[in-house]
Amino acid sequence: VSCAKRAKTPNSELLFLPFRVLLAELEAHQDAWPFLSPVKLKSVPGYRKVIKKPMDFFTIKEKLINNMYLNQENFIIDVNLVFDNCQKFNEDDSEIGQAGHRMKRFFDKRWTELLRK
Ligand SMILES: Cc1ncccc1N[C@@H](C)c1ccc2c(c1)OCCO2
Repeated sequence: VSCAKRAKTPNSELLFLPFRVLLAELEAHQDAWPFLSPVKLKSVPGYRKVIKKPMDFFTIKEKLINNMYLNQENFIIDVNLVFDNCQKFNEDDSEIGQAGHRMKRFFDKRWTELLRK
């Protein structure tokens, strides 16, 4: 007897729609370039040692698509991890450091707008 394939609960799709929209905006941002894909640990000396939990927008999108975020908190934690790692490894006045600060300001603004609605 084949059991009916459990349809993905629509509300979970709906619930996470704002995150997908917000993530798409982050990826489209002109300052997103350092954060679009995982840092290649072999090509950035010291990164593996200094940054305990690497994170990037592509990985977050994968987790979102695979329903690995059970609540809003875990999504926010990963997005903030991208920016915290950036501030930890890069000087504030470096190209990447500046991009990280601008991206964080953009995210914080959009996130509060999303929540306030
Ligand atoms: C976010 C981040 N923090 C610290 C180091 C790197 C990165 N990003 C990688 C993708 C990256 C960004 C820019 C690069 C690069 C790699 O390697 C070659 C030169 O330019």
